[in-house]
Amino acid sequence: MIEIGEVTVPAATVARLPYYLRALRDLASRGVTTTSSTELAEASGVGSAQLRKDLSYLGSFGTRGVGYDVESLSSVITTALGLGSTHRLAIIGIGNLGQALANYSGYSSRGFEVAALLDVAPSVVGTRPAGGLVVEHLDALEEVLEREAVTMVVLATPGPPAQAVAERVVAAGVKEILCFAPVALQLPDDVVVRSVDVGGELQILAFHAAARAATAAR
Ligand SMILES: NC(=O)c1ccc[n+]([C@@H]2O[C@H](COP(=O)([O-])OP(=O)(O)OC[C@H]3O[C@@H](n4cnc5c(N)ncnc54)[C@H](O)[C@@H]3O)[C@@H](O)[C@H]2O)c1
Repeated sequence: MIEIGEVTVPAATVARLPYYLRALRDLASRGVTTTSSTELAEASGVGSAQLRKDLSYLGSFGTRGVGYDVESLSSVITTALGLGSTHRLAIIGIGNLGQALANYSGYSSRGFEVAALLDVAPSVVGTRPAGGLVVEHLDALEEVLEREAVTMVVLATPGPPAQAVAERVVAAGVKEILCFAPVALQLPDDVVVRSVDVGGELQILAFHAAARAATAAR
């Protein structure tokens, strides 16, 4: 369970809130002002009972027979997710993945701004992979995080240096880390790490494919 202001919300619900928000913003961009739980659930890729249960943790919304007001529900979820102000990100490790992440154009519409890029390779430090920011050396990590008021770090280094880099990030006061490196970071309990394991996700798909093939062969 995760505390959001006065309310306590299951972690699985928090993980679905960005999908509801994306669907609501999509509806708003198409001029839709009210939506039903069925429509919003479908656009978010969840069941409508699940959606109603998730939203019930944030308060009571929706009018029977009318549905949800798109703008006010967006605003409630935006606040719950702490997206009222822009989060400033540092990306560490500007290789193939780090460059792709630095070039991603979808941050600002979702409340994020890339404020710093860091690496150790002489061939990368000093370059401008995203056309704007210059990659700085990891030696200056603490100074850069403070100067740029960074609140979240995206770790895209290879696995071996990731733990040591993450420990420096945490010691510098940043407690939210998105980790692409294939390692289980060992960090204090108050640090929140979200790991993106593309290989692991593909292995889960492979498991389902194998299960489907086994069922078909029966
Ligand atoms: N490329 C992908 O599609 C992909 C997908 C999922 C996960 N990953 C993972 O993401 C990470 C990066 O992958 P990649 O393909 O970009 O690798 P890459 O080798 O292209 O880039 C890694 C970068 O990290 C830098 N680096 C190394 N040590 C560092 C340190 N101590 N501090 C800061 N920077 C450091 C390197 O100089 C390099 O620029 C890896 O852990 C990889 O397993 C990659």
